[in-house]
Amino acid sequence: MSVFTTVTADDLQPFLKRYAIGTLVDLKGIAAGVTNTNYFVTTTHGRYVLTLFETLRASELPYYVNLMAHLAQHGIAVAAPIANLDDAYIDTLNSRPTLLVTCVPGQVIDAPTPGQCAQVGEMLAQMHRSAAHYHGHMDNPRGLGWWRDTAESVYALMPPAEADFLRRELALQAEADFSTLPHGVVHADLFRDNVLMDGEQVGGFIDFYYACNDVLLYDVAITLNDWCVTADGDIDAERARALLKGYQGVRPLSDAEVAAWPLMLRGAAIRFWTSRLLDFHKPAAGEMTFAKDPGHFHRVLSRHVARRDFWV
Ligand SMILES: Nc1ncnc2c1ncn2[C@@H]1O[C@H](COP(=O)(O)OP(=O)(O)OP(=O)(O)O)[C@@H](O)[C@H]1O
Ligand SMILES: N[C@@H](CCO)C(=O)O
Repeated sequence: MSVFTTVTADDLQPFLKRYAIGTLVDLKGIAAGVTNTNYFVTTTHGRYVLTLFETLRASELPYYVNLMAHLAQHGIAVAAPIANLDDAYIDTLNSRPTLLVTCVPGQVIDAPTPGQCAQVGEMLAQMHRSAAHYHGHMDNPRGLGWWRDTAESVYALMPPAEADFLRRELALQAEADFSTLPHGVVHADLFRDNVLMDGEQVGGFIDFYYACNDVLLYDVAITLNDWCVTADGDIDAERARALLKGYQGVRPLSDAEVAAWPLMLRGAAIRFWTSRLLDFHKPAAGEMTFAKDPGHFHRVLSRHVARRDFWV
């Protein structure tokens, strides 16, 4: 469930008076999502999504929210934040930092086609291009240092062979130098459940709360590792080629990026193997998230290690 903080029509009516989006017609809790409280809000002007942040504080939100606004202004398919009459995106409702965004069309797709992967690749590259002049900056809080610290905290709880494998992979990542690759703003969590597809088109990217400044190729690897994956953790070559073709139609990869690509795919898999291991073995007290299978990213990583053809 994902209504952690209940909002009633009586709560919302005075809140909406601080905006210029008409009066309340309908309010409906959204079942999907695991971190925040989300509602569909229909007003006399249209349909919006209301998010009450359950863990992020108001002071932490401007990087993400201003980024969404920046991307929307550049024509990227994202949910656009709505400003209140004080010209602020972040307001407060029921003691939670609150954001209203436009409702984007489409739905989450479990089994994407190569054509849909191509569209996601294209939109991702356009997002990278259009965020090049975004002024906010946030170092990646879940970079190599976080992977290592997280791995250290769970090694003892893992089968020894898996722990050794993860140790070796982290050592390889530590030796890599990605500092000269193109950097910029990355979504960093562009899984299928963070994109709404409107038929063959991208309806909108959502959930920018892991966005940060990092290597652009890392974002491509994270996206491919989820959009082009098969049930057993392998990568579907047809979907992978389509996603990369869509991406490179807008931002061709440099020779240095092509050379870094195999290791980048492995790093992107480690990022989610370690976060899932942590959620699985050490769920934070009172945490409201459902632990996802860490073994999936162990398999994705193992397949990448054995791979000889990388679709670029
Ligand atoms: N702007 C939007 N337009 C249409 N639907 C949206 C929008 N934002 C969110 N949704 C719907 O709400 C669902 C939950 O949103 P989201 O995944 O962002 O939840 P969360 O709990 O905030 O984040 P997460 O689950 O990643 O931790 C989405 O799957 C989608 O169906
Ligand atoms: N997309 C992540 C969860 C949210 O960060 C995962 O599937 O592990």
